[in-house]
Formats: sequence, C-alpha cells, structure tokens
Amino acid sequence: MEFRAETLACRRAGRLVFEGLSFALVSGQAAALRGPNGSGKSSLLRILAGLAPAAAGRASLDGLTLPGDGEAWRERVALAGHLDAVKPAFTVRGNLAAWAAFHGAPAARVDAALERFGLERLAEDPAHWCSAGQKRRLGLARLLVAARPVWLLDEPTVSLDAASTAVFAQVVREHCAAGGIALAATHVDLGFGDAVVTMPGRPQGTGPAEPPAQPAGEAAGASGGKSLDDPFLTGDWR
Ligand SMILES: Nc1ncnc2c1ncn2[C@@H]1O[C@H](COP(=O)(O)OP(=O)(O)OP(=O)(O)O)[C@@H](O)[C@H]1O
Repeated sequence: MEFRAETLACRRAGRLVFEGLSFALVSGQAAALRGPNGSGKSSLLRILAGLAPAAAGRASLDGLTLPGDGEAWRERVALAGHLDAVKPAFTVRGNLAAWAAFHGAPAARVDAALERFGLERLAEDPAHWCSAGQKRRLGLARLLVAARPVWLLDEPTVSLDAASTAVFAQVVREHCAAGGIALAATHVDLGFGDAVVTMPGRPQGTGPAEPPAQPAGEAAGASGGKSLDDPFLTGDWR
C-alpha cells in the first residue's frame, strides 16, 4: 500500500493556508505531521480523510485518488480528530457499538477495543461521565473498531497520561506492523513513527522551488524536511 500526496494546496474561507504539500508513505510507516499552530495540519488531515476538498493537487492510496474516489477512499481511511465526537448520552460501550454498526464491523471488536484502552470498567457508564483523557481513549478506541488501513491522527495524545500515551503508541506500532499507515499531527514526541511530514508553510515566493534532499528518516517526498527550529517554520505565517 502506498499513500501519497502530490502538491496539495488548501484554502479556508478563501485564504491560502498551504500549498505544495507532498509526501509518500508506505505500508508499515508511521509519520509525525509537524508544523506550527495554524499551518494547516488539521485542514490537511480533513482533506486526506476525504472530508474536505483540496484547492489543488491530488492524493492517492493504491489505485484510488482524491478527488474522484471519495466514497471508496473514506472506507480505507480513519480520522481521529481534535474533537472527541463522543455521543454523551450513550454508554462508553454504546459509543463503540454504534461505531461498529455504522462501519459494519464485527461486534467482537468492541470488547477488544475497550480492553485495549483500559475502558472495560467504564463500559456501562454514560460517556458524559468520562474525564477528558477517558473520552480521548474512547475516541481512539474507535480506530480499532473500524480497523481501517490508514489512520489520520490529530494530536491524538492530548489529555492522555503517560501510561495511556504508551498504550496508544504501542497500538499504532502494531497497526503499522500489520501493514497499516499512520500520519499524526503533533507538537510532541508521540513515541512512534519513523518519518516526518512537515507543513510547507504559507508561500510568499520565498520557499524553494524543489523540495530539498530528505535527511535520513524523512518520509520519501515529504515537503520541507525542516525542523521546528527552522525560522521559515517559526516565523509569522499569517
Ligand atoms: N472553519 C474555518 N474557516 C475558516 N478558516 C479556518 C477554519 N478552520 C481553520 N481555519 C484556518 O485555517 C488555518 C489552518 O488551521 P488548522 O486548524 O488546519 O491548523 P493546525 O496546523 O492544525 O493548527 P494547530 O496546531 O493550532 O492545531 C488557520 O489559519 C485557521 O484559522
């Protein structure tokens, strides 16, 4: 499986957020998506999830492309977003059961996901009783229920304690070991991932015409390859 973005651009409310975003990830790879606040990481993940159109460029996943194959694309890609999207009136188990039903997934995955994220004790509680970290774990547990090959993760470890962060890192490593791909927007070290995709920043005619050579460990074709200390990334993007 290859997951590729080619010169993607994004506009929000008519304003250019980024352009020239390219990367390629293959089965087994987990990558950190890096860039300052407002650089468009969440917007990119929504585009890659097939939930919002790109202003330019294309993405491909094996034989599928965006735009074009939206429906089949969305069946292969899971987005764990910023917002927990937990149904507060449902129980913890009910949230995952509804997710399984929605995705036509076997109900047995619900118990496995509850166990994996340490939620069994809370399973019959209404989800609105959950703490922020518990809600986050519930949101992440849906990844195991839907079992899509590509995981798009938007700051997935926010609100998680160290133990839960370690569990999640292990879950992602296992997903990749089974041939999956993960791309995680993050400002911290997540404890998984062998590649970095860097947001290209808002172009002011100052960026390089061609992406620079990739340092070791960069995703093939990932734009930029700059560290967060790079002044291009830490300057005023607005
Ligand atoms: N619904 C919206 N309408 C208009 N502009 C938006 C909308 N949502 C986000 N934006 C703008 O798009 C830009 C990119 O936002 P986005 O949330 O993708 O950035 P981010 O890199 O994920 O930021 P952070 O690190 O703070 O989470 C920002 O300038 C933001 O103000």
